[in-house]
This record gives sequence, C-alpha cells and structure tokens, in this order.
Amino acid sequence: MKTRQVDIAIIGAGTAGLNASREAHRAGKSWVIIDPGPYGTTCARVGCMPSKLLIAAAERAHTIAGAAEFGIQVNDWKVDGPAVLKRVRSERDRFAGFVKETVESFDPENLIRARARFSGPNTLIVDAKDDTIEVKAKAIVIATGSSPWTPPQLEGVADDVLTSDEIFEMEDLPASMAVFGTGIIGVEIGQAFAQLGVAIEFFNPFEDIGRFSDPKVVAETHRSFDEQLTMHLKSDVSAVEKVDGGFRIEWTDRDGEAHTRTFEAILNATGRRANVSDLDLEKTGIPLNEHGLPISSPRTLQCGDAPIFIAGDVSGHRPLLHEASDEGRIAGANALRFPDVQAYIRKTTLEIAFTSPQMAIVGNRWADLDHDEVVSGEVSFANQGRSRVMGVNEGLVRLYATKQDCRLVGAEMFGPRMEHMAHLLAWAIQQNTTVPELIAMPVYHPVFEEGLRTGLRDLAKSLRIAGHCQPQDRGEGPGV
Ligand SMILES: Cc1cc2nc3c(=O)[nH]c(=O)nc-3n(C[C@H](O)[C@H](O)[C@H](O)COP(=O)(O)OP(=O)(O)OC[C@H]3O[C@@H](n4cnc5c(N)ncnc54)[C@H](O)[C@@H]3O)c2cc1C
Ligand SMILES: NC(=O)c1ccc[n+]([C@@H]2O[C@H](COP(=O)([O-])OP(=O)(O)OC[C@H]3O[C@@H](n4cnc5c(N)ncnc54)[C@H](O)[C@@H]3O)[C@@H](O)[C@H]2O)c1
Repeated sequence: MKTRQVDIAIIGAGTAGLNASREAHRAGKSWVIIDPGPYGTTCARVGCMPSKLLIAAAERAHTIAGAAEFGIQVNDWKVDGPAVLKRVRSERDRFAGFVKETVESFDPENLIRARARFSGPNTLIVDAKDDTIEVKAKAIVIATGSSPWTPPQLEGVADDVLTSDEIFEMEDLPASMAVFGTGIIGVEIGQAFAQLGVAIEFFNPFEDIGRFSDPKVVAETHRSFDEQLTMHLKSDVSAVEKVDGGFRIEWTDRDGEAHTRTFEAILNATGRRANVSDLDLEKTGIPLNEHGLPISSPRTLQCGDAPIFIAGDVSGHRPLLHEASDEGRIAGANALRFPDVQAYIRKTTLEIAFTSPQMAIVGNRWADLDHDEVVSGEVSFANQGRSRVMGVNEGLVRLYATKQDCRLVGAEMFGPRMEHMAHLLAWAIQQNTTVPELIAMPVYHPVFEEGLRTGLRDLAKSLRIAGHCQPQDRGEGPGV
C-alpha cells in the first residue's frame, strides 16, 4: 500500500469539492481530490442544466399550444421527441464538458480516480486502479453529493424505473409516464414532459407540491396544478409490475377508490439521500444523527471538533447549486485554517423551481416564522396587468415582515417570472431593507414587478395596523 501525505484531501469532484480544491490551490497548499467519476458535476451532467434545457423546449411547445389565445393559428406542428432530447444532451454535454476538461487537466498529484473511505479522522483508504493508497491529510472535506432514493413501492422494478440520472438519456419521449413524487424534480421534469405531449400522471402518498408551507400559497399551487396536470395526491400505490409495453400500476385514490393503469415509463422523483454509505464514517469518531449522517454547523461546516468538514448536498443544509459552491469554499477555507475555524455568515436563502407558474421561496418560509413577531401581505397575479397582457395571469405571492422594525424577512412566491422577483427580494432581505424603503424603489410600467409593489403595499398596510414600527421605519411620504 502506498502512502500520500497532503494538507487537504477532498472526497468528491462535484461543485462543492471543486470549490474546496480552489481554496487549497489559492493558498498554495498541497491537496488531492478523490473521485471515481463520471466527472462534470451532478448539476451540469444530470441535474440543473439538462432539466432546464428540457424545460426550455417544453416552454416553446407550451407557447405554440397556447398561441390561439392571441389570435395566432399554428397548424401542423409537432414535437420531435428525439430532436428535443438530442438538443438537451448536446447542450448538456457542452456545459458538463467544460468541468470535465478542468478536472481531467489536474496535475496527477491532485486527482485520484477512485472511491475513498475513512480509516481514521485524518486518513483515507483509496482503492485506486493499480494499488491501494493511504492518504494522510491535516484536514478532510467530504463533498460526495446525493443520489436518488428508491421507495418501497418501486423496489421490485428499480432497475427499469428512470430517475433524473437516466431520464435525459432516453432516445425518444414516451407516450405516457407515471411520476412518483411531486417535489421539485418531479414537478419540473413531469410538467415539462406533459407540455411536450407526454401523458403524465403524478403519484404521491403525501400532499405536498414543491416546498411551499404558507397555506394560501399551497392552496393556489394545488388549484393551478390540479387544473393543468393529473395529480394523484394522498394516493396509495399497492402494486407496480413490469408488463408488455411498460408498467402496470395499481392504486387507491384519496377517496378509497381502486384504479389500475399502464404507463410506458416511470420516473422516480421521491427524493435524494446523502452519499455516505460507503465512507466508513464510524471510523472518524464524528457525531452522526439518527440516519447516520454527520452533524455539522452550517456556518463552519465542521463535523464536531474533528479535522473533517462537509459541503454540498451531502451536508443536508441547503441542497442547491449555489449553496454547494459556497459550502465548498467555506469547508475548503476552514479545512486550511483548522483548528482555528471561522463561522461564516450564510447568504439569504433563495430557492426557485422552474415550473409554470414558477415557484420561489426567499428568506424565511411561512412555516419557519414566529407568527407573533411578523405580519404578512399578499398579491394575487390573477389580474395583474402585465401578466394578463402575456396570458400568464395566475399565482399568489405572500410576503412577511417583522412588526418590530418593518424589515422584509421572507416570501413564498407562486406566479409568472418569479425567478427574477425572487432575486430582488433576496437581495433586499440580505441588505436588511425595510418595507417602506422597498416601496420607494422605482418600478416601471407595465411590468410584473408592479404586482410585487402591490404586495409590498399590502404588507405595509398590515405593518401600520400592527402599529409597532417606528415612524422613520414607516418612511411615509411621496410614492410610499
Ligand atoms: C434533476 C436535478 C435538477 C436540479 N436543478 C437544480 C437547479 O435548477 N438549481 C439548483 O440550484 N440546484 C439544482 N439541483 C441541485 C444541484 O444539482 C445540487 O445541489 C448540486 O449539484 C450538488 O453538488 P455537490 O457538489 O454537493 O454534489 P455532486 O456534484 O453530485 O458531486 C459529488 C461527487 O462526489 C463523488 N463521490 C460520491 N461518493 C464518493 C466516494 N465515496 N469517493 C469519492 N467520490 C465520491 C461523486 O462521484 C460526485 O462526483 C438539481 C438536482 C437535480 C438532481
Ligand atoms: N430548481 C431547483 O433549484 C431544483 C430542481 C431540482 C432539484 N433541486 C434540488 O434537488 C432536491 C431533491 O429534489 P426531489 O424532488 O428529488 O426531492 P424532494 O424531497 O423535494 O421531493 C420528494 C417528493 O417525493 C414525495 N415522496 C416521498 N415518498 C414517496 C413515495 N413513496 N411515493 C411517491 N412520492 C413520494 C415527497 O412527498 C416529495 O413530494 C431538492 O430539494 C432541491 O434542493 C432543485
């Protein structure tokens, strides 16, 4: 067995791991990143990018399908499934290719193409192609990401069911598909397939759609998705069987009625689990929770007081791309500083689902608020001017502010172009902006953001009624 000694060893060459390696590289320290591949990152290879490419095609189809509303007749159009999926893959390969090239151009000293497991808090065992290597490191960063999970109902057919890892490799669109799970992956991909003409039906024993928690936003999301998609929420799937031409699914709906239907394909989108099972974490002595996952501080990313840091999806803090980048940098920087670890201030949370209408959560969710301390305001997009002009007028935005100092602290947003408005609000929350300060900002006409201003005015009204804000916080004056 060979032995290597480095300042930092990083397990996983995804977004988080690569960002950690950049910190070590910049500091001029010795480092090694260990990953068996495939390289290119989950986001670019099988996640963010191919799903957004698919959604881009679906949006084109959806626009054409709805053109008659604007007096435009489009005849003889069709979705060319193989061409749609070919573009998804070729653009995806371009994005993932840049990352792959970067990793493959690393100095051989910095990259080991194999899996790693712990043999102690400072040592890893790596079964490389030619030899087993013991890597001794002053500090170690775990950045192993997450993988799709298989629920009991799909265990018998798991090898034939698609997950987001396989779905973009399909040569053609199926005629029909059952989607298990109505989380972000399920609704983004399922709705896109539906807009491309696939007969999609969703199954979920629970009732959630996406991540909203505000009862009013939840109700509006259910109304919209029930109208455009076939959702079997609170359904009980009793059998899934492989048959000629696909899968036969038996289920009981929420009213207790039994159904059977055959689908050409199944997408399993029932959630993802941290990749820790083959890491031999018990040899590290770090604290683990009841699921065997490392307990870490979101601000230092340190696991207990060990020289071990954790970043990206595997940390379980915020499983999103920009958070994986940030966590990689924090974990990398703290691994270099160990034992003098620094607590970093995390950015305002921002989550966006690229559905139609879009879903976004900014800052605190409704469920995380202290309702004695905050008031809410809202705006419906059902009749919002620009949304009506564009024929995308539906949705509800709920905004939350503190009674004490009139500061915006969160929003749950369902409606058109929310990806942009969510950024405005996230930046405002991070800057500690008060609601009157936000209302005093310029807004053009006619734009979607006028809806946001209406919601902020409603929030200001609630603040005035609550009556705790100081006069200077209220900033009453022209334009407010
Ligand atoms: C379908 C889909 C759509 C998404 N869309 C979005 C989106 O639009 N916006 C957004 O912000 N986020 C999105 N995400 C989430 C985003 O992709 C992830 O948060 C992000 O990619 C996580 O990066 P990571 O570095 O933690 O993991 P990864 O990029 O998965 O990297 C982990 C690496 O660890 C390696 N590894 C695992 N175990 C070991 C081991 N034992 N030894 C060595 N190496 C190991 C793996 O090979 C892998 O290369 C999406 C995810 C999916 C699945
Ligand atoms: N636009 C984005 O930023 C984006 C897009 C895709 C994914 N992501 C990230 O990926 C993460 C994982 O997404 P996800 O959708 O896989 O997970 P999720 O946890 O958000 O959703 C899982 C869904 O499966 C349902 N479910 C659980 N058990 C089930 C069962 N037995 N049968 C049917 N349904 C079942 C849950 O109720 C839920 O609706 C997200 O949390 C998000 O961070 C982000």
